[in-house]
Amino acid sequence: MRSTIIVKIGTSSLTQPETGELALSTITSLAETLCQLRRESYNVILVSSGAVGFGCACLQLTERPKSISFKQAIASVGQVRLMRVYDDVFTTLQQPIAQVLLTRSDFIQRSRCLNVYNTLQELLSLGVVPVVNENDTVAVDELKFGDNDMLSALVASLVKAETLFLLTDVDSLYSADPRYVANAKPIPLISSMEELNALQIETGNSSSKWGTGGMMTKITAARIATTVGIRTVITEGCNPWNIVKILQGEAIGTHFAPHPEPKSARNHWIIYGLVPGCKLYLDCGAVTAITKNGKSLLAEGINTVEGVFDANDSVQLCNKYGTEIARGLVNYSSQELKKICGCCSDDITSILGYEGTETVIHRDNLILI
Ligand SMILES: Nc1ncnc2c1ncn2[C@@H]1O[C@H](COP(=O)(O)OP(=O)(O)O)[C@@H](O)[C@H]1O
Ligand SMILES: N[C@@H](CCC(=O)OP(=O)(O)O)C(=O)O
Repeated sequence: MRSTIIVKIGTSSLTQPETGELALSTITSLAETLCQLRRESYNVILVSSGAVGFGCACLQLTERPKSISFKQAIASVGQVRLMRVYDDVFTTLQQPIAQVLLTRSDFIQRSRCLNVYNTLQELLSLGVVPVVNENDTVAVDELKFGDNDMLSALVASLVKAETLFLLTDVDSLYSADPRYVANAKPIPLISSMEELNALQIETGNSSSKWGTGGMMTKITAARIATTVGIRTVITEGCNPWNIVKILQGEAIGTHFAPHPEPKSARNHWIIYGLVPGCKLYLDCGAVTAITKNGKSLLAEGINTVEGVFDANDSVQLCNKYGTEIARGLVNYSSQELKKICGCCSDDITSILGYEGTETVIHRDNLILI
């Protein structure tokens, strides 16, 4: 069976730093590299940013737009151009491609997530290279990825990729931002997340002129991917042939080793398919029952319900200080939970007027953080 490689390329690598015009030689070289990987029997998914950057170049805008609606409009202009360029280059190389635009919601609802999985699998078995981007034009603010690093990690987890490559405008992760810290040191290998924490890497808030998120979002993506056993590599986008060399064992860029005991895809989804902002605040008894005694969460242990969610959504569980202790799949919607929180399980039927389940989150659907 073919292994799957995910390659994410950022705006900073697809555009000229000063003008924002497209970096055609990088795009061509990237396409040649991905075709080579296909010949070497890999499945390949490209996660490409650039819609906003290309849209700005099309409309001769010299600054990245700030307001959401403006950015969404610009992205719809740029996405067409981006795909036209990819289609021209890949078609010349006789490699069919597909456009797949995703939103955060596609990963939150398990049924949609499975649809995305099935479509990607069909495309890969047809020998197509899917080109994935966030569907910027429809994504609402509170449900946005905002950056494609996170999107690429979730796609990699979904298809159980072998390696995730994050291509950017620096050749590796450094101890601090090399654009501002002259003696910043490159980091070739991160063996575990504990090691990463100990290194105390400085990322600041800085990204390149056209990029979003900077190194922080790439580290988060690496955390997500390595948790499910996917090796992650940060390397420079202007030299895509390095991907082939890295797969042949050369030590180029920063390698994040996969976790030796990866989480199952379902547990991973409970953690990362979460609806942002939906929280249950628990009393001390419930916190102890869950964290120390491995129990399910009952309605009587919930003090407060925050956010709007449906039954089967993934929510955060917090102690009374607001610290997250676990995540899990709820058996009730937020509307129902607001009526039954703090109540004894025996009273649920009379309060709701229909029979509900005894547990709010069953222990099998609960992951401690
Ligand atoms: N510790 C660090 N090591 C390397 N680069 C860093 C670090 N901290 C911040 N950066 C910045 O991150 C930028 C890359 O992020 P970004 O602009 O979002 O790229 P992309 O468009 O590829 O996603 C680099 O240009 C660099 O200045
Ligand atoms: N969906 C956006 C991606 C924004 C983004 O993540 O940019 P980058 O940090 O350059 O990868 C776009 O296509 O412009």
